[in-house]
Amino acid sequence: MSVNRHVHKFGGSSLADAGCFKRVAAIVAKHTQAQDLIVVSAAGKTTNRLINIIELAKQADNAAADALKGLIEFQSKLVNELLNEAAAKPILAALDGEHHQIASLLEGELNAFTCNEVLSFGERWSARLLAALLSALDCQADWLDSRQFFKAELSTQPQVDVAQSAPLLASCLADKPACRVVVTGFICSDSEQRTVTLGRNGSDYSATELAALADAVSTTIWSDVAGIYSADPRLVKDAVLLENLALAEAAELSRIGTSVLHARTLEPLARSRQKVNLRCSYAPNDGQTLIHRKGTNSHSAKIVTSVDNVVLLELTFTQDFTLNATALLEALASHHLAPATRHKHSETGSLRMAYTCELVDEALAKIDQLASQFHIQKINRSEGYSLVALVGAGVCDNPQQCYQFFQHLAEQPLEFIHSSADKLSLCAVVRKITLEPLLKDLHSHLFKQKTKLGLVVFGKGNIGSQWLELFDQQQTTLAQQHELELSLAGVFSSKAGHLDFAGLNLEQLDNTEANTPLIWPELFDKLKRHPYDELAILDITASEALSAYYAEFARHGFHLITANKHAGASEQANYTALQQAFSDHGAQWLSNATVGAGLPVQKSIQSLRESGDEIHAISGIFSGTLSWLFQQYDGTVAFSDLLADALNQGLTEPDPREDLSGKDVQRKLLILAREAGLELELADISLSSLVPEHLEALSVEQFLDAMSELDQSMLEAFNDAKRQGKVIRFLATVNKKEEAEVGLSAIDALHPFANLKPCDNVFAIESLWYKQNPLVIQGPGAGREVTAGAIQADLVSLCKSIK
Ligand SMILES: NC(=O)C1=CN([C@@H]2O[C@H](COP(=O)(O)OP(=O)(O)OC[C@H]3O[C@@H](n4cnc5c(N)ncnc54)[C@H](O)[C@@H]3O)[C@@H](O)[C@H]2O)C=CC1
Ligand SMILES: N[C@@H](CC=O)C(=O)O
Repeated sequence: MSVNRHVHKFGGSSLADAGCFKRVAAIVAKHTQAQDLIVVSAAGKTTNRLINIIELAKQADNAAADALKGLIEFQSKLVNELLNEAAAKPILAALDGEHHQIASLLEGELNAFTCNEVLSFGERWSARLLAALLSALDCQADWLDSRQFFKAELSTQPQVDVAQSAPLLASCLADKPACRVVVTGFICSDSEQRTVTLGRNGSDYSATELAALADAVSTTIWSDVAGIYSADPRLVKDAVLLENLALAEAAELSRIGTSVLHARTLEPLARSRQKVNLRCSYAPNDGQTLIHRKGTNSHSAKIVTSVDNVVLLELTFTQDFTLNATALLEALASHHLAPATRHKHSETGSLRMAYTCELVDEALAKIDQLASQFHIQKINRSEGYSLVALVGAGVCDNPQQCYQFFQHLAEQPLEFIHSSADKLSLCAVVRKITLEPLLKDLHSHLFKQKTKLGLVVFGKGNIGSQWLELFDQQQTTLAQQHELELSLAGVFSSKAGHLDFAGLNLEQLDNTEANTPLIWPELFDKLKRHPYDELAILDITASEALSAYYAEFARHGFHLITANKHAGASEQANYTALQQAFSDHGAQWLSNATVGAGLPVQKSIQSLRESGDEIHAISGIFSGTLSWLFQQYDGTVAFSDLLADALNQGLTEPDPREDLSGKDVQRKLLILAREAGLELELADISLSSLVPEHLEALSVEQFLDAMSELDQSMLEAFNDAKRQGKVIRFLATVNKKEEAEVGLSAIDALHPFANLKPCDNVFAIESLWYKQNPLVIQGPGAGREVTAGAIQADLVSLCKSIK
């Protein structure tokens, strides 16, 4: 009966100390089952320490004994930290015996086989200890020395003899039917039972080779990274983990010489059914890369990669350049010594080949051997190059990516660019440079992920509903124009709302029940778990209570777009602290709609001051409602009838007394004064209200019923002014001496402020530069459309700045 085994491989960095061993044991317990095979490397730096011990022994240096003692102590400490006394005892006794065994090997003749035998202890210690630890954790495991079945002859890169090794492995595993088996990586034996190591990059190779021999379904290579990224994440912070990569693409990446995956590791895949997973043992839940064998119809690069310390070999030939160069490249490939990339220059008859410094000496030795066969005249070796490559099926057919690559490389000290015959890569060799900026730039041009912006709206009243409609019409265009993913994530009324990070639309808002109560601070817990790169809150309420949460919004890095004037007109200390909080957390506080609706008043003041101007005074009519009322009021229609009209048109505040009392204008004046650089409080702005005291005490509904009580006083004010040839207007003014007032005034009928269109606001800004003749901004200052437009303008400016 065939067994669906899986192979898991843990490298030295995953087994660096007792904590790492425990983590690996937990992964094995969770992710494997009986009969799975666990391949291990030597713990931490054990192999390097053994190599050092061998070198010292070769030089007859007495330090070898101390170094060996230190290593045995390290291994004993691991055993003591991981196992209880009873389980540790036989292993410690074995370690003691092995200490003597290694010492006597070091005293004898140190040839390749004895050195390999010394090295083999690293993997054997790991396998034995991990098996004991797993068994102690009730995860029955045994260990297996791979020299019992992996057969290979000594060479620089030994290849496992599949025909000999497969039956040996089968019989070894037949002895261990019901447990996980921890197998040593990297080591094998030759026909005379001498120890051979699998050589450079042999560790991962031993895992995929074992999977091929055992007909395993998959090999998972656990290391200190989660898999293959779109670029080296240490250099490019925006690099993303690739969940899938076709085998051909992975093989190309490793062939080029990038360290993330070695070419040998993938060789056994060609003759087995296994898939390969790459995962991180330190963070198993951080994702993985699956290398699959399915074809890919992709037409773009997936990875931008680089190799440092590249060596160029330049060859000339005595005859038949094209023929001999091609044949030589084929011969090198058959010995696993193909260059990372190369360039045939027919005119000069030279072949330039780029090698990693790891491979170059071996390749050079082989080329020397083949020199006469392929009529090689001269070999020139030069160091100090780097390789930059795009890898992905069909990349060479992608005109945009090719163009970007050539453009970026043209600015570098470029030697040559070569596209691979199978169109899997585009490689450039440059004289050695600092690669990081180039890689970042290439990555961001080729793979830039769209920034995800989520919006949560508070207030679905008069202005909020209008803005939702506007957003619905513009959402797609806005997202496209600014290359963003833009989602409406939440819409709240005063008690509850809809919150869905997958995105909402108008239909859902209209046809489904609110799913989230508006309860603070609970709602923060939900909002702060948002999945977007950026979140913006849109406050389209008149709620002072909501404005009290602005500091929290800032603290969480949420941007704020607000039509609500309360925070802008709050106490100076609070206002300053809020500005600081938004700036400290890299978030924006945009409040274009709070004064003059869509008129660019704040922006103009900001721009003047940023350019060096100094604001001396601001005056005008700042209320759309009061402008509308007084521009039309001529005593023939009751004032309260006009007010009801303004209310219906959505010009007034939710409570129209905010307009009539001048408080709304007072807030606007304060917001502008602060924009102009003045430090004022609301109480510093003198205010004469149009609302008699007894009407202030009523509820909004009661006031709406009692509005006609305003009619007489308004008529009197109108007639008084008329008698003097004047008109009544509600004015606001502030100057740099911090004198500020808002209230009803009788002004000359020919005054510019007297002759506006109903609902127009006017802002006259006097400054150093606009001294004689003020800068005047005039236009509709209230209403659904212009105010929704003002909020949208803030959203556009946010989109521009974060994309
Ligand atoms: N009407 C206009 O032309 C302009 C209005 N504004 C400002 O726009 C804001 C909204 O005005 P309108 O839409 O006319 O008011 P509205 O009263 O029609 O709408 C506000 C909505 O907010 C909801 N709400 C109250 N507290 C809430 C909370 N804590 N969380 C969520 N929702 C809450 C209310 O239930 C209401 O539906 C006000 O601050 C106003 O000053 C600004 C410029 C011009
Ligand atoms: N009620 C306000 C609306 C804008 O802020 C006004 O009339 O100006």
